[in-house]
Amino acid sequence: MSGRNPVLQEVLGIRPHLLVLNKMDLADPHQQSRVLEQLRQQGCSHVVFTECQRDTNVEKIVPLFAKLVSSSPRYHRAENAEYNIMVIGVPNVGKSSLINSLRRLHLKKGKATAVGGEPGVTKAVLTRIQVCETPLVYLLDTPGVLPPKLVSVETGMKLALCGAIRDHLVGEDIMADYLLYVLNRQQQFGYMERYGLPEASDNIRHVLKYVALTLGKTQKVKVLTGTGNVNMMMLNYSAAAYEFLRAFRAGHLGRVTLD
Ligand SMILES: Nc1nc2c(ncn2[C@@H]2O[C@H](COP(=O)(O)OP(=O)(O)OP(=O)(O)O)[C@@H](O)[C@H]2O)c(=O)[nH]1
Repeated sequence: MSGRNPVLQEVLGIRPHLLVLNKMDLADPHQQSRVLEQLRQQGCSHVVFTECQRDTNVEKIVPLFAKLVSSSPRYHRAENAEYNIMVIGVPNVGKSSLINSLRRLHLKKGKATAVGGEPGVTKAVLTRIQVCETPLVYLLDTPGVLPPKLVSVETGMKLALCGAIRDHLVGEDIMADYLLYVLNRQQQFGYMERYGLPEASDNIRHVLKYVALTLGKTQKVKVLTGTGNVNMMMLNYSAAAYEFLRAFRAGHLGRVTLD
């Protein structure tokens, strides 16, 4: 929901489109029916949950597209039986991974488009990439785009947690604090066991202390005293916040649906 772009919806609304909700392995499976119902109420009924690293459900995409296009009278051109499909979405959702996954499935071919863990890996619209032989399907990878104006701070936070906005632009410490708030609200207490906390806490500094201790994130700090400089070991809270976010994105803190 947070990643949907109303401008694109307006511009492309008339064309057949499919909403691919990727990284389903990281989302809470119990929330799928609620999400589908909410999307249906918004007029979006063609939705597929996928996991592109393991090609889960990716095989559903081409047949669904073929059906969607053939049932749209505007696209009845018998002489041209190839499909050109544009893949659009916020940065880092897995657009390039989806294209690579489709190629693996339908063409038994490897990577045609670069994948990265940071937003902004795809910088330009590449030439179209063939992903299927019958029917002949080409996809256009596009750089991830965010709506020009985010609806709320919370929407921005969710997108940042998903890696759609570069961490340093938001601040790892603030993102870690928001993440802890979400985990506690959803009663996802996996972080307690992972970092050895005796009980749940809504104090991010307290939690990050355990993260830093578990992962050995310390730094030497020079302290000036009256009798000379003393080197002290301090906990590195910034490194701990970064690790906390990384663990969440890898699914180590549980399967969480932010929206
Ligand atoms: N857990 C999980 N990770 C995924 C999945 N699909 C892609 N990824 C990872 O997500 C990261 C981003 O993937 P990309 O395919 O580069 O994403 P993109 O949308 O093309 O990114 P931009 O080019 O920045 O817009 C990579 O580290 C992928 O390995 C998935 O289904 N599950």
